Amino acid sequence: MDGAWYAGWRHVFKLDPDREITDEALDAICMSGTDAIMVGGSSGITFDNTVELMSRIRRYAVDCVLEVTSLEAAVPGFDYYFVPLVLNTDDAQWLIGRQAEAMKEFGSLIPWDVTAGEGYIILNKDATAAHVSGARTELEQAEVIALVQLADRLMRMPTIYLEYSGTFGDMSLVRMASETVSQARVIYGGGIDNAERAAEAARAAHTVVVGNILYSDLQAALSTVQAVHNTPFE
Ligand SMILES: CC(C)=CCC/C(C)=C/CC/C(C)=C/CC/C(C)=C/CC/C(C)=C/CC/C(C)=C/CC/C(C)=C/COP(=O)(O)OP(=O)(O)O
Ligand SMILES: O=P(O)(O)OC[C@@H](O)CO
Ligand SMILES: [Mg+2]
Repeated sequence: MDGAWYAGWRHVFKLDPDREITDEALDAICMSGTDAIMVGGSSGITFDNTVELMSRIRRYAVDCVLEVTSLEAAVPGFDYYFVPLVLNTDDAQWLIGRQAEAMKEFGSLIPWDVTAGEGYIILNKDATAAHVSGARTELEQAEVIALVQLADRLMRMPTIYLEYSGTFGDMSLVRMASETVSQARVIYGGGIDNAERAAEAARAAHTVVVGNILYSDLQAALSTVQAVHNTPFE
């Protein structure tokens, strides 16, 4: 979506409130030139650990978005909010049920001008998010593209997140998804642990998310920022 707050984001770092990060590492991440920091995780997310991480990131000018995955951890004070809806689960609570409960609770408080949905398609069977949401990860390419079309054309989802958390995904499929959409932004995340993979993902997706490697090889993680920014989306 042209002009939307997330429309210019090419590179995003994802930080997990449930994991430790030193001040030095956080400084390097926030000053890296990334387009935004996303705060989120699949488990162990609480109001307290989310507020704590937010206030540490808040010392920097970088854009900061909360990916809201639980009612308890919907923390005010972020620049932006993403709300995930899992498209490839048969368990409707992860598609719409929990979000509806949260709407009942927060409806009047939700800052809609800075809130957007994410149509999640989880494709790594070992990802925590796949276990949590009961995602059907063993999909044919055609089934994934059908979901992408449904989300983009019928549901008019602003973003579609191809989630391979923990493993590097099928870039031909990601590219196909990006070519298929008419208005949604395709976000790719999973297994990016060096500049080469980051560049490959940047050629295939509109937005590239880098997460786990921040906690095991910070220098490799930082190298992905330039790699993405120097690579045009094809
Ligand atoms: C003023 C105020 C209160 C502000 C907040 C306003 C606001 C925007 C409220 C939100 C309202 C709302 C509708 C909330 C919905 C809440 C909710 C329960 C949503 C469901 C989320 C969901 C579908 C979760 C399933 C799991 C999932 C898709 C997680 C996504 C994140 C993810 C994959 C993180 C990576 O996890 P990680 O732990 O790193 O995983 P690995 O182990 O694989 O690495
Ligand atoms: O942690 P990694 O594997 O980099 O994946 C990033 C992000 O898509 C996780 O939600
Ligand atoms: Mg993770």
